[in-house]
Order: sequence, then structure tokens, then C-alpha cells
Amino acid sequence: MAQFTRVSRSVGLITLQNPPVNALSAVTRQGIVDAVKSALGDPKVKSVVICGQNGIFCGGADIKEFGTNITGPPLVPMIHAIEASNKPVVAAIEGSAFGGGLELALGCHYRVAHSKAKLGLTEVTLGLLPAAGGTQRLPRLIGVPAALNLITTGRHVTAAEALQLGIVDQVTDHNTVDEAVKFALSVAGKSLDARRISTYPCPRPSDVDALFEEVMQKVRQSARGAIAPIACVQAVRAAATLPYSQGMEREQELMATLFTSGQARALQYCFFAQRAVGRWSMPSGARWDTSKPRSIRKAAVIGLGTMGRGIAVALAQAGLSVVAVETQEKQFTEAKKMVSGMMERGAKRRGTAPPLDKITYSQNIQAVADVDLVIEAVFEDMALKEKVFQQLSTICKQGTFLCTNTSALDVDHLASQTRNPELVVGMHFFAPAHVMKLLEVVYGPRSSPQAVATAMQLGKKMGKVSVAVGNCRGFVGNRMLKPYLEQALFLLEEGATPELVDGALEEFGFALGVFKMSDLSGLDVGWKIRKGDGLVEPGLASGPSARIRQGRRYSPLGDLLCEQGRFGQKTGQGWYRYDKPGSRVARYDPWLHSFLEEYRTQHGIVARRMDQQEVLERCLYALINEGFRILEDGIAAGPEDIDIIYVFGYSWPRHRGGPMFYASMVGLAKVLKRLEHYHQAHPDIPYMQPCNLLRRLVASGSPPVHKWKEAIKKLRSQL
Ligand SMILES: C/C=C(\C)C(=O)SCCNC(=O)CCNC(=O)[C@H](O)C(C)(C)COP(=O)(O)OP(=O)(O)OC[C@H]1O[C@@H](n2cnc3c(N)ncnc32)[C@H](O)[C@@H]1OP(=O)(O)O
Repeated sequence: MAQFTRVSRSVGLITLQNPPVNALSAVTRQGIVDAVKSALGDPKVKSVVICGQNGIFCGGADIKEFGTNITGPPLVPMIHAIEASNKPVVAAIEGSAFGGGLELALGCHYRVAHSKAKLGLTEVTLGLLPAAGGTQRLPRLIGVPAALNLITTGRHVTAAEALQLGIVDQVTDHNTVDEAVKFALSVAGKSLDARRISTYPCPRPSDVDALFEEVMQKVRQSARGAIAPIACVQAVRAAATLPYSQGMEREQELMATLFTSGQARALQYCFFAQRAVGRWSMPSGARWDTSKPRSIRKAAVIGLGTMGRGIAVALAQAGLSVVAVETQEKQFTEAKKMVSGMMERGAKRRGTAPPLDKITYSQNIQAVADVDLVIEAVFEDMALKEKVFQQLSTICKQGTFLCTNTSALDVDHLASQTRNPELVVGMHFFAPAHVMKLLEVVYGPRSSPQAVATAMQLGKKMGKVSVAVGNCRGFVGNRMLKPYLEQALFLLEEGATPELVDGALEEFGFALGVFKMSDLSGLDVGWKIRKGDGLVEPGLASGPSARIRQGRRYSPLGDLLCEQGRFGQKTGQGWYRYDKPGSRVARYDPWLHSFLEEYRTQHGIVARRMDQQEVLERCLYALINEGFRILEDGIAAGPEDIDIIYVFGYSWPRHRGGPMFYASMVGLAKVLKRLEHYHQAHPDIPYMQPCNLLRRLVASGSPPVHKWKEAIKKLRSQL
């Protein structure tokens, strides 16, 4: 709702009251319409201020209403009535003014913002466009290039930048509402002719066609198949080329196509899923709201390889004191230099001072004796990690949380090396750890709720999206990646090329296809793991049995490349060829293609043609099937956890909502049918055998993704 009061005798104050973010729900819109009517009808009111309660102006349209039959007064005429008012209306912006919130402010005649406020037309991040006049007013106010930048990215601007761009008229460090009231008193009775943005001519760039063509090309490239940014460009083009009323019609038309699109549903699902993962629970019944985290002031990182360095930087940037330990001399010297460089570059980007003094370095593990939490990031070797955990358990003060950054190893086994296994959890960061947003917090059967709560809170402090998951080989992300990578190799054996597979996945929306990604990460990483698992058999025996290992189909292609020293980008050769070691542009490699042909001949495989559809189905459905197994095993609490891991850690295209959401959009029955088909065709690939949970969900009528958690609980209780 919205409340109308009169302050300073002649200022009508309209306060949006819809906690927590004053979203523009039907009731709130009705409240605003009524309050504006009261203010304009009150002869004592000479000017009006619109603000939001609890320090936040407005979080925009109520996203929860989008999937429903929307009632109440629409935003466009409501904002238009405010702009058309003959009494000056001032927006008092505290906290956030996002989406429809900023559009409401743009309908006001003046805007006063607190210095800490953030503003943005964020609709594009939800698969929409600013359809309450935002695409038509903003370019008229700040010009086409700046408006295009804000509208197509949805980025948040600070009050200072908003002032510089001309979005706000005044920035204050004081009480924003008081300042806005003063402002409103000062403009009462003044002409509003020059204050209604919709009446401004849109500044027309000299060569509109060339500008929009260039922007469209850039946006298409970065959108990776998302349609909303493209519609945003089209809407702004309408502002630059059409009168306001026709521009508004175009805005509405474009919005109508987006509103019901699967992409908007996917992006809105991601918005809520990202928040839902913070409300974690464990099979023991422990939960986010009943488990109290401990405050961590001083932390240690053991091992300053690539991951350890990134983790140390992330901790220091979050304001913690960090003890960084590396026992190897060469790595120690190199790491100190690298870490300082990373912090300096980060600080330069943010315009702050680098927190260099937050980190102390040591070559002696004893230096961690007084820290509150340790993150072990040594080489991925169980024997080495066991030793580190045994040492930590004796060195650290009572109650220190011991965390491992392992990406796949058994967290419970590491816990068993310590005196207090309840203090042990996994904190699985993604490279580069100071940049990537995802953190998997892995609990073992003995991890205490407090240890999980503490790791989750620490992740939040570091600006991460933290997801609590159970302990199994590869946890959620890497466990699901295995069948995906495996399928890609099998496709190559059967006749595909890295270009075909990567092309299909990149068209689907991944930033990099599976082979380019492997070249980037380094092929030797997986090779070492496979060697450890006893899967690698050097030499190339022929015949089908050479491709069966441990009773299931196996492709040695990756091993054969590694045997040739082809480790990917770092060696200049992998699945592609690079101009020199370390180069990033993947080029077609004739050697690889002859190698694949030779391999097929040697193994009696007749290459067949395959299309992008098969590539997508085999790679993605194998991954999704494993996702269902993870849900069945209770390793992830719900589909949202899996989806957020994939969107934030594995570049799954956000506009497709994550693998489990994608499966629900494709239709569970179809996913099941295709898995059955591929399993029949390839009975030696166990990953293709449809998971029981998937079968049971289909049998129970394929409930929508937001009902899976409940359905799984019910299915479990029937067992
Ligand atoms: C056409 C379309 C138009 C006109 C639109 O306006 S589309 C909506 C555009 N608005 C946004 O994109 C803003 C979305 N919200 C945020 O970015 C943030 O919530 C915030 C910056 C406003 C506040 O952040 P924070 O303080 O961290 O709080 P949370 O993000 O955790 O949010 C708190 C709860 O509020 C729910 N919420 C937030 N925004 C909306 C909204 N616009 N509609 C409905 N609900 C909203 C959010 O989901 C949290 O609730 P729970 O999920 O935890 O129950």
C-alpha cells in the first residue's frame, strides 16, 4: 500500500509501504493512485514527495505477480498521471530504485537521491524490458548511448554516477526525505513545462542506423541467445526514431513478446532460486534459520597455487585478516607477488586501496595456530590432504573450523583425520576464486550445523552465492559434469568433431563449448584424476574391448592427447590449435582431425553424421539425469540448488534457468523418452539409464519444478 500525509504544511508525502522492498504490487499501485489523487485534490498541498519506507525507495514491479493474472491499476497510466500533474512531484530515492521503481521516479519532475542509493533499469535481467516508459524516458533524459548501456545490461549505477548522467537532480548525505521535502518546497509553484521527460525531444545521434546496427551486433554477441537485450535495443531505437506515443506503443508490443517467453520465466526463476539457496537445510533437519554462524575474523589458507591465491585475495577483500601458508620456496615467492598484483588490480577497478596489509605470509604451517577458520587448498591428492588435516587438528586452537577446497574428494574422510570432525566442511571455490561467484559448501555426515552456517555466512561476506550440498564424489557440479564430458568424447568417437560439439553448446548459450573449456582448464587435470582412478591404460589397443574400462564404456581420447603433451591452451595444442602456448583463440587443427580418423579406423568405428540436436540431447540429458540422481540421493536439497550451481559455476546460460529448470521446460516425459532411446542405443553407458526419480516424477504427472521438492519428499515417504 501507500500512505499519504501532509508535511511542512504544504508538501504531500506519499510513502510506499510494501515490505521488504516496496515492490509495486497491485495493492501498492492502487495505494499510489489513491494517494496521488488525494495529494492533487488537496488545495493545501503545493508539491509532492514520493518515498519508500524502511530506507528503500522501490524494488520495481512485484515479480511474484508475473506468473499470475495481474490485477490492479497498470503502471504506465499511473506514472503518466504523476508526470502530468500540475504540482511538482519529487522522488526521494534511498536504498534502491530498480526497474519500475526507477521508472516511477522518471515520471516524477525531480529526483533527489541519497549518496548510498543505487539505481537501475534492471528488467533485462528478468527477461523483460523497462515497459513502464523507461525505454522512452531514459534516452530522452540522458541520451541514447548512455540509456542503451543501462537498459541492455540492467547495471546498477551509484547516486554519484546518476547525478553525472543527469538521472538525478541532487545527491545528499543527509536524510533523503527531509532533503526532498525542502526541494519540493523550493519548486512549489514553478512551471513544470521543462520537467516532463516524455515531452523532451530524444537526442538523435547523427547516424542512427549505423549506431543501432553496431550496438545490435555487440548485444547479440554478448547475449548468447537471450532475447530481452535485443528487444531493449529495439525499444530504445523507437525512442530515437518515433514520437513518444508511438515509442510507447512499440515498447508495449516488444514487452508482450518477452513477458510470456520461456526466457523470462527462466530468469525470474533464477532470481528466486538465488535467494532460495540461502535458506539451506541438511537431511538431519538443521536449517539456515536455526543454525547460528560463528563470526570469523582471522582465516588461513594452506597452499598458494592458483586456487589458494584467489581464496586469499577473496578473504582479504572481504575484510578478514589472512594467514597465507605455502611451504614450497619457489611457489611461496611467486605467490606473494601474484597475490599483491591481484589485489592491486582489483582495488584499481573498484577505486579503493588494496588490502595488502590484511595478508601475512608464512612457510610454516604453525602460523595458523590462532586463526578462526582454515581453508586447505593444497594439491588435489588425498594422502597430502590427509596429512594437512592431521597437522591442522593438532596445531589450531580449540574450535577452529577446518575447510577443504577439494573439488571432488571425500570431505568425511578428511574429517576423520581430525579430532573434531564436526568442525570440518568443504568450501569448494571455482577458478579464479576471487572472481567466480559460486561457492559449494559441502557438509559431511558429521559436519555440525554451525560449521555449515559459518561457511555459508563467510561465503556471503566474500560476495559469493553459496550453496550447501552433501558429500559425494564431485559434489553437485563436478559430479554432473562427468557424464557431460564423457558424452562429448563418445560423440567424437562416433563421428562428431570438436567444432560441431562446441558449436551446438555455444549456440545453446554456453560461453564455451566443452572442448574449448577443457583446453582452457588443462587436459592434464582430468588425466591425473583418471590415472588415480586406475582408468588410464597407456598405448592404443584396437577393438571395442579397448574402450571398456571397469565394465563400462570409456573413451581414451583425452588420455591419448595428453600422452602427446597436448594439454590445451597452456601447451598451444589440445582439442584445438593455438598460435602459441597461452594463446586463447582456438583454431581448427588438421592434426586432430586425422588423429580422430585414425583412431576410428583402428577401433573399427564407422563415423556417422550427427546433428546438433543429438549433441545437445546426449550431453545435456546425461548431465540432467545425474542431476536427478543427486536429488534422489539427497545431495542437493532441491532443483534450485543444482540450477544455481550450474548458472554461477559452469556458465549454464541463465536465460535457460539451469539444467533442472531446462528439463522441466523441455518436459520430463520427453527427457525420459530420449534417455531411454539413447540408453537402448548405448547400453554400455550407465549414465544414460534414466534415473528412478525421473521415472517417478513422470509417473506422478511431471509436476512443475517449484513442486519437485515437495514431490520428492512425498515419493521418499512412500518408499
Ligand atoms: C516490467 C517490469 C518491471 C516494471 C519491473 O520492475 S521488473 C522488477 C525490477 N526489479 C528488480 O530487478 C529488482 C529486484 N530486486 C533486487 O534486486 C533486490 O531484491 C533489492 C536490491 C531490491 C534488495 O536486495 P536485498 O536487500 O539483498 O534483498 P533480497 O534480494 O534478498 O530481497 C528481499 C526479498 O524481497 C524479494 N523481492 C525483491 N525484489 C522483489 C520484487 N521486485 N518483487 C517481488 N519480490 C521481490 C526477494 O525475493 C526476497 O524475498 P525472498 O525471495 O527471500 O522471499
